Amino acid sequence: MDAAGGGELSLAAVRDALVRLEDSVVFALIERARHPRNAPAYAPAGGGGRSLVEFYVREAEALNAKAGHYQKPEDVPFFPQDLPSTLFPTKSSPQVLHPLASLVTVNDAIWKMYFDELLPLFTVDGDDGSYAETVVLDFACLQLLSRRIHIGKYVAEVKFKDAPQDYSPLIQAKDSNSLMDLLTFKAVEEKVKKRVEKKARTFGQNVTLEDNAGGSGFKIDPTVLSKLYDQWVMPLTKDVEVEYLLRRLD
Ligand SMILES: C=C(O[C@@H]1C=C(C(=O)O)C=C[C@H]1O)C(=O)O
Repeated sequence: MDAAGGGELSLAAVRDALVRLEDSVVFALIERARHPRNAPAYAPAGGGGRSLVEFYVREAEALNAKAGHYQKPEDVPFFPQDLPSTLFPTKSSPQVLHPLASLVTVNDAIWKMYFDELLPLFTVDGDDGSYAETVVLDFACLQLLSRRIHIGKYVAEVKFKDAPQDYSPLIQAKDSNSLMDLLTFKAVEEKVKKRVEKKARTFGQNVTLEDNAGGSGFKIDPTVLSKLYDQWVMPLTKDVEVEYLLRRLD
């Protein structure tokens, strides 16, 4: 992660990385929203009864792995089974997290959330036949959401380092609920929700040269962004934080 790459890992630096990723998430969803739902891309079809989207993500992840992806703790594949090794030399980043960080993944929950809950909220019913384009855009959305959520590992590490005396007894007691309470910052969450909604409103405007051409609607409903973060992205980030912390003293 950028915030962990060079200098000191700090909560401010990790939060900064999360804020910058919001821009990418908003733009990726805007791109996907240009197409309707395109249900045939998600129905079991070709080889092995897999859907086009599953076929595409598996193949894309295999290619990514050969190029050297999935070495970093926040870079987590959706289909980790049988991924090929990298074909090129990679430079290992400094290990700032506990080695068991690589075991923490909530990608199954992200996959389910994306297809069952989120897609119907921001795409219109319909079928424009652009299935290949659609699954490429889905993969971009999924990767960004996964990266954002798994950066929770770094958030947890910083919080632990800042207050080991508070976290250690809860970790030893395996008290997930109290860990969740301790790492939750409601005021920060409120700001995140407001900011992503504002970003969707800003980035999703139809920009014209006429001065009075407002009100032509947004490319994505801004409230979908605050709902996405409120109901899924932040809770899953916190699940990652708890899962990481539970292994932190092993
Ligand atoms: C990521 C953090 O941990 C929690 C999760 C948040 C999020 O996912 O944006 C925000 C605040 C915290 O409740 C943080 O403290 O920054």
